[in-house]
Amino acid sequence: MLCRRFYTIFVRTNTYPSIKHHKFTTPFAFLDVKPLNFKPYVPNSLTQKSVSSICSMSGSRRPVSVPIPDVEKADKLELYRALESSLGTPFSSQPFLPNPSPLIIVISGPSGVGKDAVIKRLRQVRQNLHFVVTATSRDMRPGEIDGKDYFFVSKDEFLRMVERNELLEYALVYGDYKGIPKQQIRDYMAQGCDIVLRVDIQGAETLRRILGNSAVFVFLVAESESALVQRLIGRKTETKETLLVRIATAREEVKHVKRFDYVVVNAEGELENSVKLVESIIDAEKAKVQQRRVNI
Ligand SMILES: Nc1ncnc2c1ncn2[C@@H]1O[C@H](COP(=O)(O)OP(=O)(O)OP(=O)(O)O)[C@@H](O)[C@H]1O
Repeated sequence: MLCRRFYTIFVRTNTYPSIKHHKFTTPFAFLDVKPLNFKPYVPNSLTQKSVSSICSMSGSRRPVSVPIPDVEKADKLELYRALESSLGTPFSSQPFLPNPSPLIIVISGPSGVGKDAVIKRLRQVRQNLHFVVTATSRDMRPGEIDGKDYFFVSKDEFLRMVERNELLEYALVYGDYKGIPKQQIRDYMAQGCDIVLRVDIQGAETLRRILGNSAVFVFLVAESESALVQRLIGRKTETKETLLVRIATAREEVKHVKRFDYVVVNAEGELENSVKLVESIIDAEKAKVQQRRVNI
């Protein structure tokens, strides 16, 4: 009876667009797995000690009487085995669904909003995450490590990488080239890692054109313009001229939020919450029925 009710509910509540097109021949049809010779056969009562089950014999199915012990008294394994033989095939330990696909997460937002801070913390708290190291033609600064902060290459070498189509996206920033190596993404995704890309708003727009909906785009924003300005001042890395440029640019950039999938407010003193929200976004993406498929 319970089975029948479950089955009926499934058919009647077939309202999710993603599973609507499936023909519900069995309760598990939308999972695309074979549910143990399932047939909408329901015993008269689940409390009876013996039920008719289905088994294959010489290609024909016929009911076989299998004693099922009382649920309250039975040993777990005994009950499991009885249910198994009653249904006619062993219970499968195979996962119902394949592992979720690795993701590309693009994190962007105005200067000073906290992109580096969020990503740094995210890398500390989350496994299987690869932050892509960008290639650049600029000179290495004291304290920087090749392969960790950037891949430092000459201008000629960078242009050869462009010619060989080795970069997902690249840009000339204040006279220096910066680009995202494709192979690094492929290698880490092949190992099952999610990929994090940190780009400015223009970079995010370019990546959206290249990757479409195959990547997840997260826009980081401060709680207000005033908070963003205070954060930039507090960082003590800017001159008054660059402060003005960055703030004026940020005013324009927040208008681009519409083209992103998610927005995360990185409020003052709430870095941990922002990181948790980014983690929740990743988790929700992993639970999607229609997974994003990256092809680069
Ligand atoms: N939630 C927060 N609360 C308070 N301070 C924060 C928060 N998030 C980041 N910060 C601080 O704000 C400053 C700017 O952050 P960060 O350098 O990560 O920004 P960014 O977006 O990477 O900037 P840019 O694009 O200019 O490199 C840093 O000093 C950082 O420690």
